[in-house]
Amino acid sequence: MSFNAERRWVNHYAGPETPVITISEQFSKFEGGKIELVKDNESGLAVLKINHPERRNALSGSMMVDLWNAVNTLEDWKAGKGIILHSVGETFCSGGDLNTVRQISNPDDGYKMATLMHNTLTRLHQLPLISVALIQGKALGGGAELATSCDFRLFTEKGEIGFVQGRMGVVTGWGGGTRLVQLLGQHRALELLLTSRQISASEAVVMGLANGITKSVELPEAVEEAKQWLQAKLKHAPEVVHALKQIVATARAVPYEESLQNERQVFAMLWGGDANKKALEQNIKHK
Ligand SMILES: CC[C@H](C(=O)O)C(=O)SCCNC(=O)CCNC(=O)[C@H](O)C(C)(C)COP(=O)(O)OP(=O)(O)OC[C@H]1O[C@@H](n2cnc3c(N)ncnc32)[C@H](O)[C@@H]1OP(=O)(O)O
Repeated sequence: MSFNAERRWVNHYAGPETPVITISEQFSKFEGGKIELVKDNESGLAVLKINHPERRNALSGSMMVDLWNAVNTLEDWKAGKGIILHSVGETFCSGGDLNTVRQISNPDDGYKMATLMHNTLTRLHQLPLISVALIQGKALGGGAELATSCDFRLFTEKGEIGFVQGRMGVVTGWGGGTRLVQLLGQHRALELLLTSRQISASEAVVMGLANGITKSVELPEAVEEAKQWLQAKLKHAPEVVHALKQIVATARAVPYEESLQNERQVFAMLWGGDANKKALEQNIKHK
């Protein structure tokens, strides 16, 4: 008898699949707030700003589409090396905009939102750019899931994160459950999901959900700190940064042998390349 736990007792949606482009057209009508993308070709850093303070930076439908469009743009940004995701005010992101949520409160539309956000956040997570989420306040529900779609998370002392979906009578809807298990392992992930408890910046560091705490509590200074923290990790040639992220993103998504095959193919294309030849000519001593 095949062990079929994942399908026992839990209902699974079996309705239609809708193209993401169609979903984006439908969700654009749920207006409110915006997500702004600014790219700096000189520094190679992009800033993604969540701007909906009157709703504690909750993501409306149109903001989900803003984010989808921003990722589409970033996928073509060859000069890019890093991304800083931050918001405005004292809350990082309070999740899905409940005004949008209440208008799509049915399985078909819920599956469409999940499809749009899974597509968007998976591609954000897999970009060949190094991404950092700056959590200056509460990251709740979808906001917590958004934070897991970046490579790193920096908190200010006031940063908190809470997977409150269970208290809302649902599970993670933006792919955060899968990424949380990859980040923390099944036990810590399950504990945070089951309790919906909000953890502080210091506990997030201990758990491995935060990669550091900024000295600054004020947002503008904390953003600058996050940029410097990220820039310090982007010293290699752009093609090397892109390749290193690609092999790590692949390794967390595919089986071992497939990941090794990818790594061999990426390695071979850099071996004897411009950056490699330049390093060999410099006779570098790694003291
Ligand atoms: C997959 C997505 C996932 C799901 O669908 O399950 C979700 O993310 S659902 C949303 C989960 N998030 C929440 O339930 C957060 C609810 N909000 C709060 O807990 C608080 O507002 C908080 C802690 C974020 C901020 O508290 P604070 O005291 O600073 O502010 P207020 O509560 O007075 O709120 C100010 C203003 O913002 C509106 N607001 C806050 N959160 C949302 C939201 N998620 N969607 C829409 N609007 C939100 C709140 O209603 C107030 O507006 P007002 O017109 O004054 O009532």
